[in-house]
Amino acid sequence: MIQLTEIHKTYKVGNKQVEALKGVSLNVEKGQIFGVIGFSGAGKSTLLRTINLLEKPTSGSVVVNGQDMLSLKESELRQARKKIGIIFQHFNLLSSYNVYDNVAEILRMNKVPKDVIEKKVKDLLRLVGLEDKANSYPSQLSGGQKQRVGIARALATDPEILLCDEATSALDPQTTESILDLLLDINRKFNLTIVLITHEMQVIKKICDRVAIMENGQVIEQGSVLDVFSNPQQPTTRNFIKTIFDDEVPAEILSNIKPSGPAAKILRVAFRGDAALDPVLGNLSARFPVTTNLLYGSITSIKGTALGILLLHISGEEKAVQEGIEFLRQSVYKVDIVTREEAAR
Ligand SMILES: Nc1ncnc2c1ncn2[C@@H]1O[C@H](COP(=O)(O)OP(=O)(O)OP(=O)(O)O)[C@@H](O)[C@H]1O
Repeated sequence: MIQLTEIHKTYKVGNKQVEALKGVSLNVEKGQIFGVIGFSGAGKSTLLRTINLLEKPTSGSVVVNGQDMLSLKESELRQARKKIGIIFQHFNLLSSYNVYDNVAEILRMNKVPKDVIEKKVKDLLRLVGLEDKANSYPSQLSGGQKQRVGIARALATDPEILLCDEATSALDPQTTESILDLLLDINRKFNLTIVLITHEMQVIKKICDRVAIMENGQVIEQGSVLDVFSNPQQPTTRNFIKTIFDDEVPAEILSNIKPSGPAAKILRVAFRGDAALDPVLGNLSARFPVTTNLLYGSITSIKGTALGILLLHISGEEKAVQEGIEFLRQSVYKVDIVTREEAAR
């Protein structure tokens, strides 16, 4: 649906050059919710805006729905942009227009007949839960309600893609949840492809299928949210995950592990909620002469799928430990052998 390949973007500021994007490549499938996370200045906004060419890349290719966006004429680009809605952190509503007109405006500009506009706006306001606010002005709305208007307006042209530029960053946690529920709802109802940028891992965890982590103008890691959460590779990714899912083992617990032979290992075991873990651990000790010790356990929900992380100390004869680890690998989502330092990081 969206293919960004080797995108570079350099801004000129006076006689200085700022390299905002340094060769970013991404692939977003139809119907996916794709999240891009990174600290301030990582290049997220610039990247998001290259999708509808609000930012023109310095080099690289942008293909949306099979169309090479950079080769389009101005009028073709206008048409292509109708299929790409966008919502913003600060909502960007027209303050002198009421809710109805904020949504209707784009349809009027596109010369849609009045009766069609009326039905469409009514349907959209119902969809976002604002039927009773059609005559209110933005200043009379809460942040969450303003973003609902933003979403209704973005959906007015029946886009296939919705870009979300820090859409929940100005909202409190509870309102954020309700806006994310709405995004999930429209993604499912319309098979709408959503690309969102955020600095909150909570947002990624709740609604995204895939995630790219950006740092310093580059994507440093990407994959399915479940994979990235269960086995983060980069320190920055781990730091983001830690904000909602801390798998650090207190040093005193680690120092209490008795030296128990050269074969002893610390395992990081990731399991999905649908895999029953109790029988696995029971079978492990029943079938192999190993001793296991649970150091840490945590469970979180990733878009409705439970993901558990355990740190397990396993000891015994070398052969038994190896076979036990193999058995675990076949039974759970992922098993990694970690050092004490890694377990405590
Ligand atoms: N129009 C511009 N002119 C010059 N430099 C820019 C421009 N837009 C962005 N930059 C620079 O490009 C880099 C990436 O900025 P960008 O806004 O894409 O990051 P971001 O990850 O979205 O950050 P934030 O979360 O703070 O919005 C930054 O160093 C920024 O200062």
